[in-house]
Amino acid sequence: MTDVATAFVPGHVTGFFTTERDDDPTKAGSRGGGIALDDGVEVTVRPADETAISLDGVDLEMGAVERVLDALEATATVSGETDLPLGAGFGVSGAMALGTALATSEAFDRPLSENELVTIAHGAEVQAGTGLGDVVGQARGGMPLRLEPGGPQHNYIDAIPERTRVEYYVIDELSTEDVLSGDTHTLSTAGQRALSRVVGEPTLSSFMRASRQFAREAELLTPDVREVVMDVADAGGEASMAMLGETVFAPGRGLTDAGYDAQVTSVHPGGATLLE
Ligand SMILES: Nc1ncnc2c1ncn2[C@@H]1O[C@H](COP(=O)(O)OP(=O)(O)OP(=O)(O)O)[C@@H](O)[C@H]1O
Ligand SMILES: CC(C)(CO)[C@@H](O)C(=O)[O-]
Repeated sequence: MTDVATAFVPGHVTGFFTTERDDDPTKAGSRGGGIALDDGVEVTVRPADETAISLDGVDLEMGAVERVLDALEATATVSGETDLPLGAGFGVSGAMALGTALATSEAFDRPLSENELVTIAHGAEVQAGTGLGDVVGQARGGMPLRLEPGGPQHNYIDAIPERTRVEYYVIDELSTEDVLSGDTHTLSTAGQRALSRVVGEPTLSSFMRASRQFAREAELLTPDVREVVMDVADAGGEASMAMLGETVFAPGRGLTDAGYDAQVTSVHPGGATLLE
């Protein structure tokens, strides 16, 4: 047994999504499109007498991580380090769950494959109610298009073959649990429409257009996000809302050109990995 193991998981912003329910959490999830980001979470797992979870040194509860540890029969401290904010649409809980699965398998010598570990993290995130598609997007990297929902045994993922600098500007948090536990029919219809459009034209620019239309049609666009998105458009750029946060993301220099003090990252081309 290694004493300690660390995994890196990219952040993931979703532009549009559907919700697909199923009693089996490895089949439940979402269809949709997103961007994996170089800004991600480094998750370190250390065997311990009691389980404790922290993010940037602050202790917190995170249902998805607890479920992963239970599934792997591990008691450990899980510490995440990240530049990303929690609850703002970057899939931090998915990253913590997936990083915990990868690092726990290493630290506790669990004989499981990558797909099996992704399945455990995806199922844990779905059951915790904090995400539907972040984990499988983070396992793939790039600009994933999730054509079928669920974990790796059931889903079908393609991707937009582009890389770019990405800027983001966080206004506030939005609770993923609150949105997902409400009526998601309108949202899913809009998500399916957006996905079909981007499958027909798998480019960054069609992804941005479809994301904006989705945010409007799904009635998720907040007035503050709308204002920033319009400022970026006025400055000649493109932006949309990161699901599910009160956060704006833009490829290239969209937010900077519109005068916002934005964070800068890039499309992360690869998926989550163990670090040596
Ligand atoms: N101070 C906190 N603020 C927000 N969430 C917290 C906090 N402390 C613990 N949590 C837990 O962290 C998780 C946050 O999940 P949530 O899905 O909202 O955000 P996320 O994964 O960062 O982004 P996304 O919106 O992309 O899913 C939840 O399980 C929540 O209970
Ligand atoms: C539901 C969601 C938008 C939460 O971040 C994400 O998990 C997704 O795209 O399924």
